[in-house]
Amino acid sequence: MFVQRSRNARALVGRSLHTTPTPHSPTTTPSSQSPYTSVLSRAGPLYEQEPAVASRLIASSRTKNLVPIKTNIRGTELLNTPRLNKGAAFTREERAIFGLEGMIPYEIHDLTKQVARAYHQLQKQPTVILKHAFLASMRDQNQVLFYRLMQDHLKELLGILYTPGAAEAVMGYSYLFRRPLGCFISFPNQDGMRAQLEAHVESLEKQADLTALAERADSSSLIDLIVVTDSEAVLGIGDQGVGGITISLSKAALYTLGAGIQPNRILPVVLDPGTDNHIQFSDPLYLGWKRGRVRGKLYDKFVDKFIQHCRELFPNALIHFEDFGLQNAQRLLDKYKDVIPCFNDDIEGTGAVALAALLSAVGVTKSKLSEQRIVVYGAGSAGMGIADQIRDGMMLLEGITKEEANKRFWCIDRNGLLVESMGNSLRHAQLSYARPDEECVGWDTENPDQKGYYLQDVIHNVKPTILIGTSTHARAFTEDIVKEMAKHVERPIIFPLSNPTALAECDPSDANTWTEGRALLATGSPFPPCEYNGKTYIPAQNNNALIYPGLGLGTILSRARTISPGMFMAGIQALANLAPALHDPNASLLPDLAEVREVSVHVAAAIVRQACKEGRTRDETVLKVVNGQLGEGLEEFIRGSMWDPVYRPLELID
Ligand SMILES: NC(=O)c1ccc[n+]([C@@H]2O[C@H](COP(=O)([O-])OP(=O)(O)OC[C@H]3O[C@@H](n4cnc5c(N)ncnc54)[C@H](O)[C@@H]3O)[C@@H](O)[C@H]2O)c1
Ligand SMILES: O=C(O)C[C@H](O)C(=O)O
Ligand SMILES: [Mn+2]
Repeated sequence: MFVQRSRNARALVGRSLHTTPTPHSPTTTPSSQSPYTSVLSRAGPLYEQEPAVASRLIASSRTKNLVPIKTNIRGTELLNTPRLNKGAAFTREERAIFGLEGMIPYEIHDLTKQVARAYHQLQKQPTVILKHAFLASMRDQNQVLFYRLMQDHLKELLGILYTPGAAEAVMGYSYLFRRPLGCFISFPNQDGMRAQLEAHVESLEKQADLTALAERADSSSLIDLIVVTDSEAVLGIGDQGVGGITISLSKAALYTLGAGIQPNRILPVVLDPGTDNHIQFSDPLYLGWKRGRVRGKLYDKFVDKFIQHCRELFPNALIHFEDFGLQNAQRLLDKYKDVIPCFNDDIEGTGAVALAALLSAVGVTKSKLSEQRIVVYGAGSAGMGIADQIRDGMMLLEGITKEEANKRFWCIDRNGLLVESMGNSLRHAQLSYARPDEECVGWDTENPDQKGYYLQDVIHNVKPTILIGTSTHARAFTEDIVKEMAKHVERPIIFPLSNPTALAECDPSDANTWTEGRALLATGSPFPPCEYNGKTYIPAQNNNALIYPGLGLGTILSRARTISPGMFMAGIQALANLAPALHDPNASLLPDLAEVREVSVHVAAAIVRQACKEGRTRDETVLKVVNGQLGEGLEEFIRGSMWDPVYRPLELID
């Protein structure tokens, strides 16, 4: 089912396909006049100067369990250093050496006992938001215990730490606030931005293994990954101001849980350019900058300053853009994607997972991707990211042209079906999907007086095989709509992807029942299995968390300068190849999110191999592994590079 592609074909897909001129795209302006020249000129030389030390540093975690961490932190300060704190698990010897006797009860409890106690405490928290707060405070007390607890109860606790639990925690941030975690870059303080970032580095350095630190070539290698949001479109709950730090923190934790990226090598950031959320704004307890959102040139300069400082301070780091608003997400991606290693998770991560799920769905229906009629409901960042990725899949895997591929989509936004006569009101990302108006002449319509065509009409007239929801419009896929779709297709493919749970376009159990168990389903947030006529169907959780950890790990290991379309496609195919539905047509279209760690090994390996094929890998050790020169398979190397939540011995040095 997965067609081997040529290098040339690969070079055509994904990002490089988006060549239509746009006022925002740096590719349309000569670099000498480009407003982004500063980024272009700085990114290059910094990369050139930097030694290829990545694998050595990552490899330092490979001897993870046995090699002591050397530190000069003692006593209460040690107990207050989450990276090093072991609580009741400090050994007798460590207690004596580090001056901890008298500060902890006598008994020594190992990690297993600590996890049991922590889980018990967590269970006592009556609500999701209090459970989330408990996890946040555990993360701030004892990093190993937090990650071990999460890992041992991953399926259950992901729903608290990540979607849907994170949504409540984001909204309630100013109420839940205790000790700040993460990095806060506020517009009015931007003159001190560099010093603020440096202060984070300093605090990370203090907690780091001092031997590894001394071996490091320079401070540039301290951070592998920056997860940054400006909090304007958090999940489906919109502008949440400074509370968005919680989404950066949750995504960062998923990188550690899902791909073993060392927690201290990730910088979770919220950019605070104000908020237009009046509920937050008028709340006396709101902790962010109390101004309406800064927009336009001032906003762009603020973001660019942040990117510049990150490039200078952490030239190795991959930048993950999360939950930026509709007006900025695609624009910022277009501005930076060909210049620095970065991606937008809502656009590209979501598109990648959706394409993987669709590849497995068309495997079940034994049809081609390019034969599908696809309705995308909610033509925003995620919706258009998904459309672009599917289109690239059609072109690359099945060899059709972009124009042919465009015709397979009907995209609907607030004003109805996107049609050409909408002209200037269409956003750049939507343009190529607008349908000719003539096509709709003679369409049956529920309401002949309305100005556009809405979901019911489109479903009735187009008879889609695939319906994707990224609208934040809860319950938009009604019984009528789903039944209408199911009249015309044997196995309707229906993906209500909006998060959190309450905003899903439909409950998969309803869709399963309305289609007599025929629908192939995927959701954004977790849902329980569906039952119909004694048959159980497992809806896939189509969340970008299934791919971004592996995508990040593969990119970091390769030290590729940018993420190429081919790297994306390799990761997508690796994920699709793990789909349970490949072996059982009634099984889930994607692997379970609880298996994300193993999924990430395969996704990262595919990305690393692809980066090597394209000559993008700048890490010598990784190159040797891929070329079989180190006697270790790539998957084995990747597994060995992943950080595990285990206590390492501590050694006091002066
Ligand atoms: N499953 C995943 O991995 C995943 C990833 C990213 C986003 N999402 C979810 O997708 C949703 C959208 O996220 P986004 O980042 O694209 O937001 P966005 O604001 O960029 O896009 C939402 C789009 O939906 C449109 N819309 C709103 N109401 C509508 C309606 N009634 N009818 C038709 N269109 C309507 C908006 O005009 C906008 O274009 C969110 O709920 C988010 O949680 C899911
Ligand atoms: O955060 C998630 O759960 C997925 C996605 O990035 C979203 O914004 O909904
Ligand atoms: Mn998101």
